[in-house]
Amino acid sequence: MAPSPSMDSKSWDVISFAVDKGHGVKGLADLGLETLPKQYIQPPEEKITNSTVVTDDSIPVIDLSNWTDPKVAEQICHAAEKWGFFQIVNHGIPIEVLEDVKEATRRFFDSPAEQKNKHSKDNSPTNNVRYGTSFTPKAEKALEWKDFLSLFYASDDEAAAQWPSACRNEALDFMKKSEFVIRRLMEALMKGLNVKEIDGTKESLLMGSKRINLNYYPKCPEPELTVGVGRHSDVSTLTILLQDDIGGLYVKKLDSDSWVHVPPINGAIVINVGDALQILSNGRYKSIEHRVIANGIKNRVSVPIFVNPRPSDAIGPLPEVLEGGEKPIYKKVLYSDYVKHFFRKAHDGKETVDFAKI
Ligand SMILES: CC(C)(COP(=O)(O)OP(=O)(O)OC[C@H]1O[C@@H](n2cnc3c(N)ncnc32)[C@H](O)[C@@H]1OP(=O)(O)O)[C@@H](O)C(=O)NCCC(=O)NCCSC(=O)/C=C/c1ccc(O)c(O)c1
Ligand SMILES: O=C(O)CCC(=O)C(=O)O
Ligand SMILES: [Fe+2]
Repeated sequence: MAPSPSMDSKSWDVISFAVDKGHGVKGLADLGLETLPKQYIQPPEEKITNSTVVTDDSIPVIDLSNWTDPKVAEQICHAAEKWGFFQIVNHGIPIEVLEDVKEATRRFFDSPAEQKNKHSKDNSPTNNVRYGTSFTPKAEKALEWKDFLSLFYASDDEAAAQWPSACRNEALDFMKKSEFVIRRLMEALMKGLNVKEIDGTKESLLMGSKRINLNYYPKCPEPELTVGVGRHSDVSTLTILLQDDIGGLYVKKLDSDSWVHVPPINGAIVINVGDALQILSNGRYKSIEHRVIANGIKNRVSVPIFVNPRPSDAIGPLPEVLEGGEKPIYKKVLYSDYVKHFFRKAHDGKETVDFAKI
C-alpha cells in the first residue's frame, strides 16, 4: 500500500519504504507525516535533557591564521587532550569550497529515490560508494533520523568513474583543499607526543585512507522522540566536520555526564579526535562521544571527512609514547577488524574502543 500523510505507520511497511526502496528519512519527511513512525522512537534515556546540557562552557575555537606560532600547536594538543573536539577558524580552506559541498549535498539528497538508491549497499557496483539511511538498520532496535552517502577515496580515476555526479567534484574538492590543514594538525599533535617526524609508516597510520560522508537530516515530525545520530565516537584518527547553520551537534564533556552544544560558526570547521588516534596516543588524545538531535524546523546537512589509518594497518600505542615507560592500555589491532566491529552494531557510545583494550 502506498503511504499517505494521514496513515499511521502500522498500516504500511516503513522499513521497506525508507530502507529497502531507498526513500530514506527524506522520503518519509516529504510525505508530510504528522507523527513519527514507531521504528524511529528511541528509548527515553537517549533523550537529551536540559539537566544534562551545560551552557556555560564550550569546545575551544582555535585561530589558525598563524600556524608557525608555537602557541597554536599547544592549543591544538591541549584541546585534543581535554575536549577531543575543537573548532578551527582562518584555516585557509576557501569559503566557496565549503558552501559548494553543502550545496552539492542538498542536490544529491533532493534527487529522486531511484537515482540515490543506485548507490545502496545492494545496488552499488562498488563497496566504496554507499547510500543509506540510519546507521546499521539491520542491527538497530530503533532507527536514526538521517540519510547518508559515504564515499571511500581510492583514487581520482575511481572517484570520477563511481562517485555520483551530483556531488563528486565538490566532495573531492573539499577533500583536497583540506589536506594541508589535516597535515598541519597532525604535525602539531605528533609534536605533543614526542614524534619528531611523520615518516611513511606514520603517514599511513595517521592519514593513510579517507572517507567523506554527506549527511542529510530532514525536518522531523516529533523530533524529541528520536535522534539524528545516536551517541558514538568516530573510529577515525581525526574527523574534519563541516556543519551548516542549523546546529544540533552535542559533545560529551570529558569525565562527566554533561553535554555541550557545538554552535555553528560561519566558515569554521569542527575537528575531533577519533578512536584510532586515542589508541595510537595510548589514551592521551580523547575520542569523545557525540550525538546529533533531530529537529522539527529545518533540514540540516553535515559533511565529515574521516581521516583514517589504511585498512591493512595494525594500530596500537606509538613507540614514542611508551618510550618513558608508560604502560600500554591498548593492544595492536588490525584497523579493518576494528572498523568492521564498529559497523556491525548500532551506535553504542564509547563501547567500540573496548575492542582494543588490553
Ligand atoms: C569498512 C570495511 C572494513 C567494511 O569491510 P567489508 O568486509 O567490505 O564489509 P561490508 O560488507 O562492506 O561491511 C560490513 C558491514 O558494515 C557496514 N558498512 C560498511 N561501510 C559502511 C558505511 N560507510 N556506513 C555505514 N555502514 C557501513 C555494512 O553495511 C555491513 O553491514 P551489513 O550490511 O552486512 O549488516 C572496509 O570497507 C574497509 O576496510 N574500509 C576502509 C576503512 C574505513 O572505511 N574506515 C571507516 C572510517 S569511517 C568513520 O570513521 C566513521 C564512519 C561513520 C559513519 C556513519 C556514522 O553515523 C558515524 O557515526 C560514523
Ligand atoms: O552531523 C554532525 O554534526 C555529526 C555527524 C557525526 O557525528 C558522524 O557522521 O560521525
Ligand atoms: Fe561522529
